[in-house]
Amino acid sequence: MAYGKLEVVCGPMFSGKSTEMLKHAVWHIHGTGSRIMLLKPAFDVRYSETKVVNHDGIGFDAIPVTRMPEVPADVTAVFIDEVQFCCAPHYEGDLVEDVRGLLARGVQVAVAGLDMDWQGRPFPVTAALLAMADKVFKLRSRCAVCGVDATKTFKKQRNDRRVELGQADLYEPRCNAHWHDHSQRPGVELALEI
Ligand SMILES: Nc1ncnc2c1ncn2[C@@H]1O[C@H](COP(=O)(O)OP(=O)(O)O)[C@@H](O)[C@H]1O
Ligand SMILES: Cc1cn([C@H]2C[C@H](O)[C@@H](COP(=O)(O)O)O2)c(=O)[nH]c1=O
Repeated sequence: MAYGKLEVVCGPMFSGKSTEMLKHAVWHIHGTGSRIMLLKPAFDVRYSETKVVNHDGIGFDAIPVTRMPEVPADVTAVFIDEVQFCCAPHYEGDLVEDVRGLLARGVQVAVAGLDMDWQGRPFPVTAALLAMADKVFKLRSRCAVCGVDATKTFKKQRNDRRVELGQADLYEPRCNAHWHDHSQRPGVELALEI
């Protein structure tokens, strides 16, 4: 059996990561009768506890997880949303090793997640999976200030929290020019949680 393929969908908030990953899940199932599993960190209860929901309100049933669940032998693909949160204290074990285990069994894995936090620092789980990926989809949004391509996420109320669930009330996509202006302003010294 061939080693499984790993796809990573990354980018800033509002770039369509969840939508892209859900599209891949639908394509995987269509016409093949394949069984898949769709996982999300239990910690992310922003839109729903048991669904992956995109910012347009489109949702698919998902298993909320705090660790990698048993993946039955007939499951051909595992999809994981908000993968940046699959680490301590929200996830037991090592997600990267769990993914390696699935790939070694020939299971396809596709994940979606933030590549960077609001300060432009890599999220370690996403960074590791990007290094291992067979295919990477680095998506862009539109800058909330000027409308050009946005690869960064701007936090409207600056604080010392790296992890803080939120939507458009707290975050917006920005291009490098408009995001960088903000990051250069003096602020609190940040204590990173993950
Ligand atoms: N402030 C915003 N900027 C850009 N897109 C937004 C915004 N608010 C909502 N959206 C919607 O978000 C959708 C992308 O949602 P989603 O797939 O959940 O993105 P991601 O997972 O990357 O955050 C876009 O199709 C767009 O309609
Ligand atoms: C940039 C950034 C985001 N978050 C949170 C905010 C949201 O709840 C999710 C990202 O959701 P999306 O599907 O990508 O829109 O992550 C955070 O905790 N820290 C950050 O730096």
